[in-house]
Amino acid sequence: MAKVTILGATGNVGVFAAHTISEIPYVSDMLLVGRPGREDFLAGCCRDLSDSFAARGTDVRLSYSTSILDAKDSDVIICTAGVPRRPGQDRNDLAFENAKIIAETAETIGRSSPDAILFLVTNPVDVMTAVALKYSGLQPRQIFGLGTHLDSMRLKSLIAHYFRVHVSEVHTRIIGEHGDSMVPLWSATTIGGIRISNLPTFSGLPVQEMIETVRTSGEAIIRDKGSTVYGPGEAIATLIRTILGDENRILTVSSYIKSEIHGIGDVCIGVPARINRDGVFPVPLSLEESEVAGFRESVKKIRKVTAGVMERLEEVR
Ligand SMILES: NC(=O)c1ccc[n+]([C@@H]2O[C@H](COP(=O)([O-])OP(=O)(O)OC[C@H]3O[C@@H](n4cnc5c(N)ncnc54)[C@H](O)[C@@H]3O)[C@@H](O)[C@H]2O)c1
Ligand SMILES: O=C(O)C[C@H](O)C(=O)O
Repeated sequence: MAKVTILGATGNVGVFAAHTISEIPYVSDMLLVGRPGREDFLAGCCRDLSDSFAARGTDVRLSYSTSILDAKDSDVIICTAGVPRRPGQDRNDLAFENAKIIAETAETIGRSSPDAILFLVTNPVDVMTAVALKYSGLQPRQIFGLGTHLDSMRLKSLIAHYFRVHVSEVHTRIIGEHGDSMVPLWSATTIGGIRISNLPTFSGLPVQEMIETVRTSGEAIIRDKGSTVYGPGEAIATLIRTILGDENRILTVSSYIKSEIHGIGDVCIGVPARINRDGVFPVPLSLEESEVAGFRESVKKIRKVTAGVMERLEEVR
């Protein structure tokens, strides 16, 4: 049985993630961490969630705190703390403000929870994963970000809808930045186990339109309802279940790669990774030429934003 801690638990994503994670059978303890001054809200969340546990028959010990130090002994620590973007903003506009939060948080976790797996949700998530890796001192396998998993799910849903098949029949991946330079892997997309390009109807697929829909999905949801909650909350739960269940699923998350993809590496970015109780292990793979070119561009962009943020962090810390 496992202890899971959520940092930023008073936020939209954090509180819904608490609900989805509580359904995972391996979770015995859940700690909600918020900022000082938010004790009443945290207590209210615990009471409300406990009612849902009673109604559902869930047996999870729930507690709250305003200190990250109480995350000690956690198997997984999820970080949703930080500012979200407002309509009209790019995720990268949040980079420095959130990097300051993540650097401090990661330093504390590195000292107080050296065996935990740290899971970043805060945006821009690829850059935050790199910041957390540097400032926590944890091993690369212990740190990952939600990356392009949610984007991959969004594309999966569009493909399933287009072909009128159940989503479980569709396997697809988007790699690279959780942002504008993301790269869809059509070469790794199958329906009912059949490579999508082998289906005669593939030629009519509105590929560019679909990718544009995925690219702008977060922005559109934020414009319409203020924040993305249910998609990220369920995606977070899938990852927690994969880790705690030692499932060895291959999911597309932001992870540190050395040179696993066509020799490209030394960056934290969305790649397929095998995930289990020990953490996250990027899978070496070869791609089609256009996909490699797109991935290179995405890596170049993330490296630039990451380097800029690291430099500014050095100045203020
Ligand atoms: N990677 C993804 O796919 C994905 C999906 C959804 C949201 N996000 C990101 O997750 C983050 C949270 O989103 P949200 O909608 O829950 O936002 P929110 O504003 O509802 O919640 C933010 C949380 O962060 C905390 N916080 C803010 N500033 C802090 C600070 N200085 N120190 C400690 N805690 C602080 C708040 O108290 C709150 O608990 C954002 O960065 C958002 O962009 C990422
Ligand atoms: O788009 C955002 O800012 C939130 C998140 O990254 C998302 O894709 O839902």
